[in-house]
Amino acid sequence: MGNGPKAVAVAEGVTVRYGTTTALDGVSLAFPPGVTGLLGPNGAGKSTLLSLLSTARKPRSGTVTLLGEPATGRLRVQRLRHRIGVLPQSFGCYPRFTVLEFTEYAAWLRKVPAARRRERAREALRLVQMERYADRRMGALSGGMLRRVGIAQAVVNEPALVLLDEPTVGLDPAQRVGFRALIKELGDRCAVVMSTHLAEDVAHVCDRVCVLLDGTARFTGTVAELCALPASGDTEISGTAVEAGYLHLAGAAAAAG
Ligand SMILES: Nc1ncnc2c1ncn2[C@@H]1O[C@H](COP(=O)(O)OP(=O)(O)OP(=O)(O)O)[C@@H](O)[C@H]1O
Repeated sequence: MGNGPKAVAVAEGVTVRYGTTTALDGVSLAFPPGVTGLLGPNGAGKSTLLSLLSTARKPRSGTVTLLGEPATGRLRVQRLRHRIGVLPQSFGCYPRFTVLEFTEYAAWLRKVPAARRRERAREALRLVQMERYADRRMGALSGGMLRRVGIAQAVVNEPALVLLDEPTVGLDPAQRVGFRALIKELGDRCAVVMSTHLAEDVAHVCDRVCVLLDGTARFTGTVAELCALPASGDTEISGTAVEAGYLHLAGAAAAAG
């Protein structure tokens, strides 16, 4: 995944430490438009990388470039944040807010002009098929509905970059299928970076994939390239083939060290 001019987000040589734990160790990755999956075991550094791309955290060393600008300087970072959408693993919401109020509130936080907030909130809810629940209180939503509103709040500002941390966790199989279609659609509009543990998600949704192991990037390429990694050279894309490619990399990493 070269740092071509089309990359919406670029991390170059980023290192993040929490005390004595090195969560990311000199990682260089570029994220073009379309959906990129971040695959890796627990603790590999996926959420940490997303927190760098969202500007919530700064790297100890290395640089992050977002929408062609360095993610440094308070005012520039604030401006960049308004063009980024984030769905964290769990997001806080006010249970007494209605779905529409909550989505409009997210638009206000991202500095969507007052005259456009209502219209943008309704559009985002339409995208996630939650418009008919606009007046329902957030505290009365099911887990799947809450995730949908989570996506709506992430896209309400028409972001150029959307960051999704394990967006399909906790969804039932039917909801997951619907969600995959939604994320794919988002990928047609902007750059989406999505962390997941599910090989099926990667096979169905992602254009590209990055594999993180122990805080380092071990693979970046198309999903077909990941599937072709094991000796078989299989280029068919499926959850099983993604899993085989991933296990091939994890096995090689374990053997090396
Ligand atoms: N706030 C923190 N304080 C201390 N250590 C942390 C903190 N956040 C993450 N870590 C450590 O950094 C490493 C990377 O964590 P991170 O959450 O980025 O991994 P992940 O790939 O997202 O994991 P998971 O798949 O379990 O969500 C892990 O060793 C984790 O224990």
